[in-house]
Amino acid sequence: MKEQQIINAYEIAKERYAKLGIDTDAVMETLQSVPMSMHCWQADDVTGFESQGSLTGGIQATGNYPGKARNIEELRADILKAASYVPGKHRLNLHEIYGEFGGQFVDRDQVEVKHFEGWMQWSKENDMKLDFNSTSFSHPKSGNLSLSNPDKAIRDFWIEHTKRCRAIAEEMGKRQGDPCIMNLWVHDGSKDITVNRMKYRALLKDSLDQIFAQKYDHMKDCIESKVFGIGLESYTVGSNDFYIGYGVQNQKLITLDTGHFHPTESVADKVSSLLLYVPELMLHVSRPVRWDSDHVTIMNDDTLDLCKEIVRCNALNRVHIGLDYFDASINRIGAYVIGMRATQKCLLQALLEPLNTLRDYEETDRGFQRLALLEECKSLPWGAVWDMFCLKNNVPVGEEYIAEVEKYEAEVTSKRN
Ligand SMILES: C[C@H](O)[C@H](O)[C@@H](O)C(=O)CO
Ligand SMILES: [Mn+2]
Repeated sequence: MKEQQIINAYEIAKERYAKLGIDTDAVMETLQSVPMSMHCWQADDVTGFESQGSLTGGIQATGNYPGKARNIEELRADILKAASYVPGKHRLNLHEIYGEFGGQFVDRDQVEVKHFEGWMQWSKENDMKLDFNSTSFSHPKSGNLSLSNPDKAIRDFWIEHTKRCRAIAEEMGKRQGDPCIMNLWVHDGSKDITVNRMKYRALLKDSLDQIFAQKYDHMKDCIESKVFGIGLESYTVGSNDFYIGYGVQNQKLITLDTGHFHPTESVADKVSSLLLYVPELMLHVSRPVRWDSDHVTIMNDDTLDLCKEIVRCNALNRVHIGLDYFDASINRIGAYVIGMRATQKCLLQALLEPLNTLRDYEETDRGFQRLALLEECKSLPWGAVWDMFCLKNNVPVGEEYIAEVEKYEAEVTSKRN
């Protein structure tokens, strides 16, 4: 698209939105200030660099598209390439298994800050702040239970791992001058009926108490629930109720993964309730197709509703937006770009909503007018604002990134085997 065409279309959109009391320049500025935490695990199907074991813990990356990143250099290159097609400045969300272990097997209860020195350096060089995750899956001691395991040796192993991950996150936060958000998700559960639900939950609670006993100033803990995992269908120790209770009692951040609830449940509706009781939220924006399938995020009603709720709650400063999907069936760099841009498009539409007018209609009981304006908003020229935002950020406008991703595939990823 020609630059002048984008500018012309933007000017028309700007005028149209101004009639509704919306300042599109100010909206673009706000969008510019919202970082997303880009998950490192889309580039290599959640493999990491620890060992060549298979992916366990009730999650699965399906597909065998050629070109997955095979080492840290390739992963970093792919992440930077994908990020270069997304407007704005973003963060990188690392899992512990992506440490630099120098060709040695470093067990999870031995991991140290030094294994992430390279990432911290990289983060500084590329101006991409880090978030972090402990990793309970894909390990010989993962089994069905980690932090809730009645076997003391196994539970202690995972407690030590998670404590060390918090220390690493603290160091990341300190060095980058901005808190590192550390997510804790464990797969713990049971394939079949358990008659000991309370026992495992009590063990998980005790493990968390031990892990969080150490207070830090440069990292924030968030805890992620789930309905079920593959092979662990009957019971999940860290359920939604469990973590909400724990989070409220201990003022921890709650992670809402959009794939981790019953399919008809609205994740967007959880934002306002939780923000009344916990300090902040972390999001794992995903696309569950019938189950927690981790399809690439798109601009669908679920993502739009979620972003609108963040804006309507005036909570952009209390909700951290991360992505969490891993599709191995399509170009992985393209998958990053689609999901990240889709999330930003949803945020943009949320920011462009004429909220004052809508709220005025609601307060004066004008239900028809509220519904009519909500409907009309759907066809307002937000796309012209999006194109302008991309142009201003010097990233491909519209579908132009398809050819760019294809070029990188032809020159780089297709040469991997
Ligand atoms: C790899 C991630 O930690 C993982 O996807 C987790 O966040 C999750 O959502 C598990 O279903
Ligand atoms: Mn998740």
